[in-house]
Amino acid sequence: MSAYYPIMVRLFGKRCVVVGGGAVAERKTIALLEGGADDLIVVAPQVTTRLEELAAAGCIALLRREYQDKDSEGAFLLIAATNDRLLNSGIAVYAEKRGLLVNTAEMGEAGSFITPSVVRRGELVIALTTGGASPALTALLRRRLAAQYGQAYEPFLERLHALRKRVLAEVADPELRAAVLRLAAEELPNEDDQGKNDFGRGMSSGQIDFDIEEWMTKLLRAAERGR
Ligand SMILES: C[C@@]1(CC(=O)O)c2cc3[nH]c(cc4nc(cc5[nH]c(cc(n2)[C@H]1CCC(=O)O)[C@@](C)(CC(=O)O)[C@@H]5CCC(=O)O)C(CC(=O)O)=C4CCC(=O)O)c(CCC(=O)O)c3CC(=O)O
Ligand SMILES: NC(=O)C1=CN([C@@H]2O[C@H](COP(=O)(O)OP(=O)(O)OC[C@H]3O[C@@H](n4cnc5c(N)ncnc54)[C@H](O)[C@@H]3O)[C@@H](O)[C@H]2O)C=CC1
Repeated sequence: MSAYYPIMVRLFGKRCVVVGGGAVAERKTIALLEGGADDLIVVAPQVTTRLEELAAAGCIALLRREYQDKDSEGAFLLIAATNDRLLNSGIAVYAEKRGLLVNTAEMGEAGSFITPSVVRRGELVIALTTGGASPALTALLRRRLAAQYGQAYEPFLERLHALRKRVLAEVADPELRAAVLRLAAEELPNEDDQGKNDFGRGMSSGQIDFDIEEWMTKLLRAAERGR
């Protein structure tokens, strides 16, 4: 069994290469785009319709041919997702030698990272893995988490972020600051709020500032009482 260390990687401005164009390569390409990849090359003789559409829309560069080692020159991250086992493991060896981050869609241990299942709600990102023990369970838990942490978390996070900026700028006492931010986080959206509670929708920026100001005042009072 391997141990894994989870990190959140910034991909903006970094070359990423996906080798393969089937269902698995498509899923990983979309996950890379959702993760901010803006310099993404997909190399495969055959690709899915969705990958063709992404190329037509300018989201990815498509090389419709067999992979060559030169395709990964200058890459930061590489994903080997072909149905050719030997090629996938060859790419992993090549990439590891050059210090590139590499994932193989089979034999996860052959690469330097594996891909988790992800639930995104704006700035909230929940990523999970079973380390290759049961990808089916990973996908099942992702569906459960998506239902549990609904759309309302996106505006909730925006509101928390706006509040935190103000609190960091205006509350000097570190203990009080932490207490206020902990209380704010406890105001979790409830199930009935799913889809509602849209932060700032229809509000002017002045109104949003006022809303955050009022919230901060209320939280400061509650935090002071709790001391
Ligand atoms: C090791 C890893 C390497 C990697 O790809 O990084 C890997 C490897 C393999 N997966 C296989 C099969 C399946 N994979 C899925 C689904 C996902 N697999 C993903 C990741 C990973 N898969 C990494 C481990 C992550 C972990 O364990 O948590 C997810 C999370 C993300 C993603 O794909 O990016 C995505 C869910 C996305 C979502 O829906 O949220 C399903 C379920 C389904 O399709 O519904 C099945 C069928 C059921 C089953 O087998 O359990 C096979 C056998 C292939 C064969 O039979 O030939 C191998 C090869 C092997 O095990 O050697
Ligand atoms: N990690 C995961 O979640 C899963 C992994 N797998 C593994 O991933 C592999 C790929 O699965 P699918 O996408 O369903 O396969 P697929 O058969 O639909 O697609 C294979 C792709 O590889 C491309 N390819 C083949 N030789 C190539 C070469 N020399 N250079 C560039 N591209 C080449 C083909 O053109 C095709 O686009 C499977 O063999 C399986 O072992 C399968 C299911 C889930």
